[in-house]
Amino acid sequence: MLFHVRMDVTIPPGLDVTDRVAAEKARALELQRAGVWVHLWRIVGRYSNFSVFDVASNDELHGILSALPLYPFMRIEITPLATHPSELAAQ
Ligand SMILES: O=C(O)C[C@H]1C=CC(=O)O1
Repeated sequence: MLFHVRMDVTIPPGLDVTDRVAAEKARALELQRAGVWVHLWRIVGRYSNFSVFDVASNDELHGILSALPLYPFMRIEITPLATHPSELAAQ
């Protein structure tokens, strides 16, 4: 199942999150190498990203996102994706 995910990160002023950001990057790379986090794009001008996750269930996605090191500082919006009948790959 594919999910479009937007993550907006807000770090409280003065909080040192250097280690947390490094851990987040390591986990993001791990999930990308595993084929779970299939797209990761920076939203220009924001500490935000558009991502696509390929997971087996809503519960799996929730588990992955809620375990991210930066999760306590994220606002997350999720959109489930379905195949579009006009997509070239669907012909
Ligand atoms: O930078 C972000 O958008 C937040 C988060 C997502 C991947 C990562 O390394 O950090």
